[in-house]
Amino acid sequence: MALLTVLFSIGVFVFLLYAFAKWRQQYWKRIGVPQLTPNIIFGDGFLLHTGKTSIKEFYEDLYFNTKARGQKFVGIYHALMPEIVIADATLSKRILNQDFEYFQSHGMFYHKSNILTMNIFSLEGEEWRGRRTKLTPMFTSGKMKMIFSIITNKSEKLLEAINKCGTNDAINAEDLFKRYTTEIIASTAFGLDIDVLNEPNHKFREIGEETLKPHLLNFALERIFSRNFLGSIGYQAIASHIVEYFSKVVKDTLSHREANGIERKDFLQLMLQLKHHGKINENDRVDENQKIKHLLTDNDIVAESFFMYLAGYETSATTMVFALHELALNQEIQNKLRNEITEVIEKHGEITYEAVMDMEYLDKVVKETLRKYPIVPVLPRTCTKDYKIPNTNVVIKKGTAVQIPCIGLHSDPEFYPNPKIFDPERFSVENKMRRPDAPWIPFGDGPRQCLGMRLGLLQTKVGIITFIKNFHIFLDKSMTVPLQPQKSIFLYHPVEELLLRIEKV
Ligand code: HEM
Repeated sequence: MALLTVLFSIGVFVFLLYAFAKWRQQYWKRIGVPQLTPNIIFGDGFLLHTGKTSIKEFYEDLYFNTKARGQKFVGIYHALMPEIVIADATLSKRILNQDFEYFQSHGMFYHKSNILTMNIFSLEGEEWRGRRTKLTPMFTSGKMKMIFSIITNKSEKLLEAINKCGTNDAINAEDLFKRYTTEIIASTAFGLDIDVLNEPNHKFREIGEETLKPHLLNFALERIFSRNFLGSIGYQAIASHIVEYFSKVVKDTLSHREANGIERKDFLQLMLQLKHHGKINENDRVDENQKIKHLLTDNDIVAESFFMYLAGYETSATTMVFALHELALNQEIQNKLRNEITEVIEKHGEITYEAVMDMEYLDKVVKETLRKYPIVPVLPRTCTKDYKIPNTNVVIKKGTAVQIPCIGLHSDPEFYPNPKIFDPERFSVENKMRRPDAPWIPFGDGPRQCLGMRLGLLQTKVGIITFIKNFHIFLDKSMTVPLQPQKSIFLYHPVEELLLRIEKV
């Protein structure tokens, strides 16, 4: 009898759970949003969450299938969690720009008990606005000129490392690029001059790579529970040894500089100014009369240095990988680019900031690379205020996750004919004028647009110049064409590392 009661209770529990899941997975239908046929356990994300498809393919397919049905958006579920995916350029633009006040959040977990999570990307509302206002002056073109010598210094080391590899064997360009960008970010954001280009297993790099590994369980927990609840029960989004390592690195450097009055031309120095004076003025000197109340704390600086590393090293390294892959496949484009690089450097006498800015064809090559391969293939937003989708009766409720598939918009033939073809001339002045509405959003758009775009573009361009100026590059025979996207990660990244054959120019 007791056994029967237990079995009956389990049966009732399972039935209720099933009924709840079914009801929950009808949410979009109930509010008039087209939806798919979700799986009771995984929702619509079965292929994504089981690592059978990449994030790039998942959102690209959603974009094109929705558009093919004549719809502008579709409601999906990750298990029981609803998310709306936008498949329309005009609506995407509105959400990112004009109607930003309804979509101010990236929907990331942050809590003051997890200091590394208190970074600009995750913060919301007034906290985010205040941080963004303070950090924005760190990324002006003037500041890029200030740190340019660090970038060229690292590019010289990159060249030495390529030369060391020699021309007999295939070289792993991806690994070299990751080491190059790690050195740049370590130097500019942490004040650390580490030698990752010669010492690949440096602890800074190992810990950084560990941080970037996706943790699906964390992702699920952060989607299901509120951040205040998770924070209050001591949830740690990032392992404690990672937090300790980065905190120590930054705080040691800060106190060394403060104690010895050391000043250096880097982001850490600019954040020190924000710590003491709350403001960076146009000449990088502190304007004593304009002190503002909320100064950056040491913990804020740790969080921002850490985020610059997360945001800045792999994104740029992967952009260089995609660019060199295309340049190796398209020898005509490669030669044209090399001619431009040689001519412009001759004109300026050496690689200067101004010389890089003068390289118009290089700019087109990088733009086309990021069009075809947006490293962040889908832009996340969370609705922060109920939003009625224009010309419909659909209301997106506060708290709902919204995704803008940049990858779909960038590969849509309506905006970019023959989207699979790599053609830098899409970004010539005339062609841009011919299609003013074509979306190009690899750095996002609107008030939340990537703050480090100038730095990302600069280190990418200098990395490409270093290779193309000095070497003819070819794909190693072992490489698969076209590149296949890696699964089970949040970024668009190729499965295979880029192996190149090189010949000195
Ligand atoms: C090619 C390289 C890069 C790419 C493709 C890239 C892409 C992006 C994207 C797509 C976003 C989200 C934008 C949105 O939601 O609308 C973002 C945000 C951000 N990125 Fe980058 N990024 C790159 C390099 C960098 C670098 C080098 C830094 C700084 C060191 C950086 C700092 C940031 C910051 C601070 C944000 C958050 C902005 C905010 O929420 O207010 N990024 N990036």
